[in-house]
Amino acid sequence: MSSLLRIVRFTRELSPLYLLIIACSVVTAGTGLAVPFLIGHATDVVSNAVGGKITAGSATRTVLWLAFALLLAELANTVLSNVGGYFGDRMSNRLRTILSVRYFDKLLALPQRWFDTELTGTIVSRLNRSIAEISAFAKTFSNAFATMLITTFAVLVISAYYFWPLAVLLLIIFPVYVWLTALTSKKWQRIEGEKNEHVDHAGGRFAEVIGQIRVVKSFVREGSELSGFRSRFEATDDLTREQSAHWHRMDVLRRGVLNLIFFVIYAIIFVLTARGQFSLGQMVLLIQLMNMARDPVQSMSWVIDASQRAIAGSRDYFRVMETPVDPRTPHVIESHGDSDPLPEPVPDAPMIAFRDVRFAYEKDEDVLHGIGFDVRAGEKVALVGESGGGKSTIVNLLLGLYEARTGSVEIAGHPIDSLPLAELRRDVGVVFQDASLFSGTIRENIAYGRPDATDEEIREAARRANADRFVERFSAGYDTVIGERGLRLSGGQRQRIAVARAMLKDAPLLVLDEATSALDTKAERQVQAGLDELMAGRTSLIIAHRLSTIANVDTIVTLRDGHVDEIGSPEQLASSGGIYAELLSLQDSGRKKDLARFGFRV
Ligand SMILES: Nc1ncnc2c1ncn2[C@@H]1O[C@H](COP(=O)(O)OP(=O)(O)OP(=O)(O)O)[C@@H](O)[C@H]1O
Repeated sequence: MSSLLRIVRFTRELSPLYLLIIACSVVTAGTGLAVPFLIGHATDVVSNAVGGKITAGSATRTVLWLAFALLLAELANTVLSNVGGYFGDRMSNRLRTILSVRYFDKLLALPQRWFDTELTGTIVSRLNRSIAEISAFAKTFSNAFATMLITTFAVLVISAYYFWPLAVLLLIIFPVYVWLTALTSKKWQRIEGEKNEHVDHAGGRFAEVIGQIRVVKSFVREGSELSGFRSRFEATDDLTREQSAHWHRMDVLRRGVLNLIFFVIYAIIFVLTARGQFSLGQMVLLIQLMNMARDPVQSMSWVIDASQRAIAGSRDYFRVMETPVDPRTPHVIESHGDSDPLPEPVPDAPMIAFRDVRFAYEKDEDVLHGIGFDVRAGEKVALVGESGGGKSTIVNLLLGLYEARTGSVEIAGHPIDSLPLAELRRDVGVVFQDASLFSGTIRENIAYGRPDATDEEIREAARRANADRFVERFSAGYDTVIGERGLRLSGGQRQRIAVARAMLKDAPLLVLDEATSALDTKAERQVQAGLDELMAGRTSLIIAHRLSTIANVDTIVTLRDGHVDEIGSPEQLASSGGIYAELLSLQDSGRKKDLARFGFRV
């Protein structure tokens, strides 16, 4: 239950709605309770008339007034329960929105490392499932059960007034129910957890398969993907069967106990009426009140079922919400205040400095073994090394996506872990290896880093990235929708849009992670001209895949097995006998295969 109370505390802004729902429930319960009193009173009036204590005429008048009051009570009950239902629906929708937005906000702030181990589809599936279960329970509870609970409480008080043992018997039902539920709750929760795991995994794989449908089709893996998906759901079927059998067994037990207690209650009422302790009207009143209490008690089993799901959902929800985030990351809702500006550069400090940096993605498996190099302001530095040698990892550290295990990464003389990350990233223009575009239009993609850019600025960025001609050939031009991850564009076109995006951002620090890797020689030359223009006067770190690109840089840093092998100008390294010289000789001898080892194209 504490998980559910936590949801209420977590969504304090909904307090007015929560209070409105409770108020509606109290009034609805009140109008509902008026009904047995009116019928009980009418029964007494009729019985007095039959017994000759009052005249038929006066009984008729009273009974008609009572019938009219009954109509009003029923009407008020109908209206108020619907008003409560409306607020209940609104609350559940608002709850869904608030929980979803906070979840997304949290995800955006989670460290990159967290995403390395989670599948996108699993995250989405978990979000949908847990929030749907929480809001479904909130709706169920507010729409009917709150009224029923209040009614039951009122019935308890009224029964205690008429004959206290009735109230005691009613009271016994609750601990018995709670005890019987607690007996099975652990097992239920375990099965629910296992089911959720299967559903989330299936969701994760589902999203991956659909996202890479071309690969699936070309390797003819539809059958095995489908059977993997099916087996996850069949496993949940088995678990559901087990859970359902268990639940129904327990329900028979719960209802058996319930029926037994109500049997005793009814018997007491009938016997006491027969002995003259209650009038006929009081008997009718008490029987109706007991029936009113019986409804919520009986429906407790499905409320318990829904609440168990909501509890499991809120546990999953808070497990993500409790994941620690780096306080320097931009966290929009639970903002850590306005981001501090970047501090003034330390005089004479290099723009970028890696100082004996060791780094591991997995514990104890170092990928970088003491990397050290400087990039001075305005300098163009290329990283060269074998595939898997750690070039992209260096970029990841530079963007503050991961933290060095030992050593430090410094920007303008300041350790990166002391800098406001959002401000730092605003100052870096990046073109990633895989272009990384979004669904939407070309215009939106180019303006992603500067949504306020004018049409003219967007076109200018596209022109400089050599993207303008192909964009203008599309009938919708810059409004062309490019599909998920830009899949409706060719690899080279995607790359040019990504270059245009970095151009428009116009950041002082530029990172090109194989920015032109998908282009043919001609297009590459054209984009390279734009990149050269962009790099002019800017500090640039380039992971290049063509020797022609590297030839224009100021400094080359070669990497071998996570170590810096050599640092120098292209001229110095050409004759040093290291990796760069090796690359040059491979190119001269036309050994494309060996060049590919370095991710190079001739
Ligand atoms: N998110 C990650 N989790 C675990 N290991 C990773 C992760 N990313 C990269 N690695 C590992 O780190 C090493 C360096 O990878 P990195 O991507 O930095 O190499 P690279 O030099 O950029 O390679 P390439 O030229 O092929 O892109 C590789 O062994 C890779 O398997």
